Amino acid sequence: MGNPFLALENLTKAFGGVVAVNDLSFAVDRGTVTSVIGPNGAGKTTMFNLITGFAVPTSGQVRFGGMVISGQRPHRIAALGFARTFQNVQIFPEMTALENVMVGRHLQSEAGLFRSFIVPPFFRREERQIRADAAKWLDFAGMADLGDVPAGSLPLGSQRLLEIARALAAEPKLLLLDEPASGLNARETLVMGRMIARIREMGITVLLVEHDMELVMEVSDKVVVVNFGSRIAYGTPAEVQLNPDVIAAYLGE
Ligand SMILES: Nc1ncnc2c1ncn2[C@@H]1O[C@H](COP(=O)(O)OP(=O)(O)OP(=O)(O)O)[C@@H](O)[C@H]1O
Repeated sequence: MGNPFLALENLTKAFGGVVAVNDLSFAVDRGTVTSVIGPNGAGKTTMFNLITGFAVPTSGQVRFGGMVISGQRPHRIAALGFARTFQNVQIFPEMTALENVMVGRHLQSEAGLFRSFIVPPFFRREERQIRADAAKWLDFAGMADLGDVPAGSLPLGSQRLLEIARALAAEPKLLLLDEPASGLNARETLVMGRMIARIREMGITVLLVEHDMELVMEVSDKVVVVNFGSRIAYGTPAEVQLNPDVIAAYLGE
């Protein structure tokens, strides 16, 4: 069998009396898209924070390739090849689209983010390489002609694609997307779905939290349904849609 790519094992997080994540277990296979759905307040953001080191579990653990990673600092977990986007887009609005992606590239380059501010001559070659790589990811996001545009002036749909391009520039093994279609119109959501499918085709594993059911059912290999922090269903999109507990708790009236 071997170790699963990513595994949540009896993961629990309580804030005082509120159990945001309750004994949650599931595994994510390499190269797949796994989506987590559930009503508002179901504990999805807390789960992301537990996986990425922004929160420490009350009990249980997260394993990556068999190694327990929960409780480690966010930068240590990021260094394992985890990249994430946020519910509220976090880009640098004054910087151009290309520069935003270059930041993601710098995060895993030799020069590093701090040294990128000084840029001595011997780093300039690397700088050119970083710019070329960033342009490639911008192109992947379908934004090749928007490189010089200040990121803050782009429509929300493009800002979200840009944030994903920046995450991809760090060449992650696991990409965590927190509600990437939130606030997008139907056309932008379609573009987002295609982008996620192409990321999967590249072999990058995706963990997606998303409310847009159509998008989830289209792009996911597996769907985990949570309610009040607990897993109530797990399976293929078709299996989950037919699950009576899911219909009652989430999809029903
Ligand atoms: N830092 C915190 N302190 C206290 N309670 C918290 C904290 N973070 C989350 N909670 C509570 O934990 C529960 C789960 O919250 P969480 O944000 O993880 O849910 P969610 O599924 O991401 O919801 P949404 O889709 O609305 O973002 C909620 O009841 C929330 O109020």
